Amino acid sequence: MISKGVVLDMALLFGTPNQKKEFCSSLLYHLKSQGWVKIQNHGISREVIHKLFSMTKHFFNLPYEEKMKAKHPPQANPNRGYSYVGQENVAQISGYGKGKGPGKSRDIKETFDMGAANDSLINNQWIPEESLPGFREFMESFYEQAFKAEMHLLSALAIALGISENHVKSLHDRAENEFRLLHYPALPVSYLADKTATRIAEHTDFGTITMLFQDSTGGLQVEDQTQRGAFRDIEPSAPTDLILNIGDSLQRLTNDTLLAACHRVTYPPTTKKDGNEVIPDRYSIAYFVKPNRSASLLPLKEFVSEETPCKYDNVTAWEWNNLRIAKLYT
Ligand SMILES: O=C(O)CCC(=O)C(=O)O
Ligand SMILES: [Fe+2]
Repeated sequence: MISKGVVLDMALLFGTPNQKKEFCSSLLYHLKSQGWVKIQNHGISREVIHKLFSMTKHFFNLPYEEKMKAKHPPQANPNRGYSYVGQENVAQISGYGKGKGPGKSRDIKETFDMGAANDSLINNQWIPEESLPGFREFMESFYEQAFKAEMHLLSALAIALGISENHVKSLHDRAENEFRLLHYPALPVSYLADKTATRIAEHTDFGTITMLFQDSTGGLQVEDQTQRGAFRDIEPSAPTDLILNIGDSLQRLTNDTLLAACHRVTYPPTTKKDGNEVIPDRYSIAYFVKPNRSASLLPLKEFVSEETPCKYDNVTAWEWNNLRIAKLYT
């Protein structure tokens, strides 16, 4: 039996004033102590999340040639469409922020990236409708539903941090987010043994928060914020549980009051590393919440004082995003 760990109930955010307070302070407590937290009753229904996983599986099960009809360009930007196994290697940015150089491992994963349907700068890449009927419509609708959940979570965060809800929401009101489907193919454990390959190398996400859904396979780990170098498992629980983790942009906006969660995906925790076991397929979905491209990532005034001087330069969210993704596809 897998322990579920703490799962916060977002229904409390819409309950009595005391319940709302309880939700916001638990959110802050977990984010401060571990950089991530699980949340249920976030407003995206069980049916929709089950369909999200089933559509994701159908997509990756399509023949390679079909998926390549929506291919991601060879370079990192624009970050849209299908990336085959080996195209993106997150180890290129693994040491970033720790003053270390890139890692060397290859990621054994394939991905499909999307943005908002009405994004003013970048178009999505779609496979033909007949390749997977309903795929585009479902994903566009999921994007909208995730944006609603995002807005509630940002309100809760603002309340918890004692800063203006309206300001935080206005920094994100253009929904210039990214949304990624991930498939880690089944493989013999020996493939990962010499560390030249992994599922996804350690990294921090670039945006404000990431809303992640994972299947029951396991292998997602996050670095302990008080013991750097030690990675702890984020155990699978209900696939409907939303895993919220902090990205670089929130670390910058809060002047290090909240720290980005460094995470990776490796063997499921029960795998015997020296055997002939085959690690099962793993599917996950990540919705990367990002500030509007033109928003400044200078720390907000509430987090800057004589005791806590401003730690970061004035870059826009778009400049930061592009600086961070630049090396991923090299
Ligand atoms: O597959 C996962 O659970 C994590 C994926 C991830 O970290 C990412 O795409 O940034
Ligand atoms: Fe990530």
